[in-house]
Amino acid sequence: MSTEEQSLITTEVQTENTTRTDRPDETVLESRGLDVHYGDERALSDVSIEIPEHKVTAIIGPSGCGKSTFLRSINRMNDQIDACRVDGELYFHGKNVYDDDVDPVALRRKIGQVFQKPNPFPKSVYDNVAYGLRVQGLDDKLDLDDAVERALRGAALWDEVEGKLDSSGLDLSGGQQQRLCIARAIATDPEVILMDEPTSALDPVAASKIEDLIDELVEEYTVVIVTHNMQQAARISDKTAVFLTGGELVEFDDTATIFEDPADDRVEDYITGKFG
Ligand SMILES: Nc1ncnc2c1ncn2[C@@H]1O[C@H](COP(=O)(O)OP(=O)(O)OP(=O)(O)O)[C@@H](O)[C@H]1O
Repeated sequence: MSTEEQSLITTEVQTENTTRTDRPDETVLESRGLDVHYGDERALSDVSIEIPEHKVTAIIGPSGCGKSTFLRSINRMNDQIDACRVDGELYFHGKNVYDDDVDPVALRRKIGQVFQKPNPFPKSVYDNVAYGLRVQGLDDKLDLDDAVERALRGAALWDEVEGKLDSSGLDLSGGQQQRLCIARAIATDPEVILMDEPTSALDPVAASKIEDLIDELVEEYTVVIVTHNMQQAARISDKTAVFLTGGELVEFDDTATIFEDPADDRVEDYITGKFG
């Protein structure tokens, strides 16, 4: 490749990134004074944060600091844990998701989630993606075919599974299964995708594909990702929130600032590996 061609690609990539970074921050999710307890144990302490739309926000911090708890608070997955109590407010487009009139199932269609371990249903590739659409009432075969293809293309999986839509989702590789779960999440047209360590169970090549995919997904969705991998947070996120032990949100800022010039000494100590 000539130097001119290389610089063209570089310019394109930089332009894309600049566009994303320069996009004004429109808040899509906001927590105010969020406290979460499991029984008597406090897992999140007075967390206030504004998460911008169409950006990747990384949640980092040592084990047990409440990262997954925070993620589950956003789409009310914590409702399913009996011992869990949530106080404070969590707004999605200005509506408190803990208001009595919010249907958690409908909320989870708007705020999808992808987990650490790929968890396809024991069904065909097609049925994994079609599942949520059928639940929503879509039953026309052609419409379903279209929507399934769109979701699989959106998850960068279509080319690999086009000829085996009837095979079991469980027969795919780990990385493909995770992209199938992403396809399942985006099929119902969410606005936000929550990802809880989505690459930690994958080999480096499969993990890298998911990272590339996240970079594409954020054009259409907002991504909030919990990761233990600080290089990954630095590589893929626009904003980084650092939680520390006790469930305290210690600092939230542009990712470059968090990694290069954090305001809080504890964040610097954590990033440089002095603890955690
Ligand atoms: N289902 C639960 N029941 C009781 N306590 C829980 C439950 N889930 C989490 N906790 C507790 O809440 C605290 C925060 O846990 P959480 O899983 O949110 O942290 P985390 O930062 O995601 O941890 P890790 O990085 O190890 O996954 C921990 O002390 C944990 O033991």
